Amino acid sequence: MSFFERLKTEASVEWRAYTEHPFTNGLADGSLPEAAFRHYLVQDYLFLIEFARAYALAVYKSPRLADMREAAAGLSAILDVEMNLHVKLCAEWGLSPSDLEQAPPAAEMLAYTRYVLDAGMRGDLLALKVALAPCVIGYAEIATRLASRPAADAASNAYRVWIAEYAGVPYQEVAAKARTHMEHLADLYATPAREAELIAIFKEATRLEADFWEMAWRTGQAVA
Ligand SMILES: Cc1ncc(CO)c(N)n1
Ligand SMILES: Cc1ncsc1CCO
Repeated sequence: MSFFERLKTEASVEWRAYTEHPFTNGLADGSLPEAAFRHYLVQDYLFLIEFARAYALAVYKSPRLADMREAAAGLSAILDVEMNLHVKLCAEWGLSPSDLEQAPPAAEMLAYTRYVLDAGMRGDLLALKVALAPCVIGYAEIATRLASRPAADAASNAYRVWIAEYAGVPYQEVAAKARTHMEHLADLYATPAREAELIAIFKEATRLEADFWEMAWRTGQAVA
């Protein structure tokens, strides 16, 4: 079993709660209230700013030049590609990039990003990559599942652009590379003595991802 498969197996309860959260199914069939999606997307913009910081920390924590290049590519994928989706979708609601940047940060966004940054500051590059894994690899898995649903790309589904972005080849390739790189780091640095620590980091980051969906999902329930 690969390192990532072991992490997922150990965190299977948290992984399911995250990857099969009702919010994701609401994206797949278009039934998610718009207020929930909007709250999610604004907070996700703030999330990505902090995640870019975490990738910058990964540059600093890189033992080798190859690790540094991988982290720099992740940083660029966030700043130069992924955030454009948020800017484009939020523009349809009349929100500018500076409106987004000034949005009040939600506790769940802060909890998750502070946790990842702290895991990276305390730990080595592998610990940081394990904390980042639920995000990048998880979204690739979620979007692939959603894209296989019949309503996912229906013209009537307002969320088809979001699904297509994360299920699309460029994002899937970024996620596949992140996974391969983490496996390589695990071969080098994941001793049996460290396994429990790494599993705990993965579980906590996965739990905080589910909390992020839950935060936005609650917004949708409140107005529905
Ligand atoms: C909360 C969250 N997790 C993962 C991703 C994937 O990039 C994202 N954009 N936002
Ligand atoms: C594009 C992207 N989104 C979240 S993390 C990341 C870079 C993964 O290497």
